[in-house]
Amino acid sequence: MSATVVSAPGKVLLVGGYLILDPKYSGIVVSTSSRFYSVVSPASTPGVITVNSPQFINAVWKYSINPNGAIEEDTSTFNANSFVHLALINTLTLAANLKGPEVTDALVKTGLQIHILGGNDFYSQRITLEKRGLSPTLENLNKIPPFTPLEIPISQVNKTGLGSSAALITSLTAALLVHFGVIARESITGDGHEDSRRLAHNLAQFVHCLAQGKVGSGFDVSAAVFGSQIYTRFDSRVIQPLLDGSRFAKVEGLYQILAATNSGWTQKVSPLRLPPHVRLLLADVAVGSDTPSLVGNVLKWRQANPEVANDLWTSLDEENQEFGRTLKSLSAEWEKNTALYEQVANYLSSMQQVQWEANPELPKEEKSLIDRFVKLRTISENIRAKMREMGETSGVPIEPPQQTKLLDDCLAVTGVIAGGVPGAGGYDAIWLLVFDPPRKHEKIPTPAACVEILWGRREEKDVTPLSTEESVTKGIQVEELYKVPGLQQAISAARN
Ligand SMILES: Nc1ncnc2c1ncn2[C@@H]1O[C@H](COP(=O)(O)OP(=O)(O)OP(=O)(O)O)[C@@H](O)[C@H]1O
Ligand SMILES: C[C@@](O)(CCOP(=O)(O)O)CC(=O)O
Repeated sequence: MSATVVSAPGKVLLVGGYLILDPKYSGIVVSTSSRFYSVVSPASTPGVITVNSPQFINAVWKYSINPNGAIEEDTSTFNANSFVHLALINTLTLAANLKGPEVTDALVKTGLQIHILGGNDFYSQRITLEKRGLSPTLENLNKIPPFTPLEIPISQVNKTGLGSSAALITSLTAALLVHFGVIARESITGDGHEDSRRLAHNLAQFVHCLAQGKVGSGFDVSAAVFGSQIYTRFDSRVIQPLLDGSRFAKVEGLYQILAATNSGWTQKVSPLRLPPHVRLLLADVAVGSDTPSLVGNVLKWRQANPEVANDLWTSLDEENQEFGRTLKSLSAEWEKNTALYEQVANYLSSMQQVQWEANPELPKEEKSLIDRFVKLRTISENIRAKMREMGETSGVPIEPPQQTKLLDDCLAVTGVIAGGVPGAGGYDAIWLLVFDPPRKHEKIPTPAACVEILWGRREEKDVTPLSTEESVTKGIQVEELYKVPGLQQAISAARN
């Protein structure tokens, strides 16, 4: 049997932070071109599963499989990885539930070798660039080989907020489901296999909650499975019975709860793509934030001030929904009249937003398309203002003044459409939507290049771009090992 490779993308929550914790509201999440890859191969180590994350030091974990199917971590290896261990226990239990004893028999007979690799953007590459004497630019990031070793243990890595654990668990659980034939390879991507994807989602969602020790909204796992979307959360009561017992024990009744047909899974996923010629640009800002404490404090504030909070959330939600409708309407305009759309995208990409409406002579169709881009900008600014208001009234730095200044500077750059702080906000990242002009002139820098110039000139030297863009493929994918640039090499290097 050859290797099974399944990848899952990272995420950026553009709008809907905090609100999506409540199923009354929704959020817009974009999945990223940066992916996690899990490579599962049969081994010649009877009864042993070896998991290797070659980007990190001391990142080899060994598990033994008893003939009764129990999976125990070999504690003589380095630091335990509960995310990996819980993914193995629950996926293999589910596989044995559905496929019978052949799953455990195969593991006892031959064992399993698993490699886990995350795209460079999941981890801050600031130090890697410094070591190579390179400045933090998109061009230089592309010079770093894929899956570059970070030369530190995982516990010391600086993450960039793309949702490494959700992408890791989604790719690992789905790779094992495919490897053991619980879901067919073609059902990962093809249409008409919604039940397989839903099972993969429900399993990953549960394992991620178990591993993180908390139940968040789950937008990260949903984006990892289904791709960019408008997300409304699941009701956490569906997995509560699975969370009540001991974390590492084998769970009874796993399939009944995780089955695609279980109507207790109430999440809603409405697929969405960024409009054509609009590029997502992300920056990692040097100061980190502690998301759980931001969330805890905002929720405390909401509980203590229900009226103020609900009024603010209702009006914020209206803006968030309008943001989604405007994105969809722009894609529809491209479908309707691609030539006109591209002409407008070119025109606007060469000027600052304040000039977009300056020409009164433009034909009506052009004007109306420009108005939609202006609307996208206006709504995103309204959202920022309301997120700041929430931050000020709750005393939580959702868009702290340093981020406000950085975003305002970016939004004044030629061809920048919208921006904000992703997810829970804080000090550690910003997102921008910029025109990616259809016709590029060598001598005129693109909006992304202009933004980079601004970041490079900052005295604080605190901003590193991420090379990630929106994922062009939706959610989880079965991959061919040799077709993913650098994957085979990263695995071979780990073996040497
Ligand atoms: N390459 C990897 N190999 C194995 N385990 C990993 C890898 N990357 C991350 N992990 C697991 O994920 C854990 C980090 O999860 P955590 O929930 O703290 O991060 P996160 O919220 O997903 O971070 P971010 O959104 O910034 O990427 C690590 O402690 C480790 O167990
Ligand atoms: C605040 C919250 O809504 C978003 C957190 O997003 P992020 O991890 O900061 O990207 C929490 C959640 O949805 O689980």
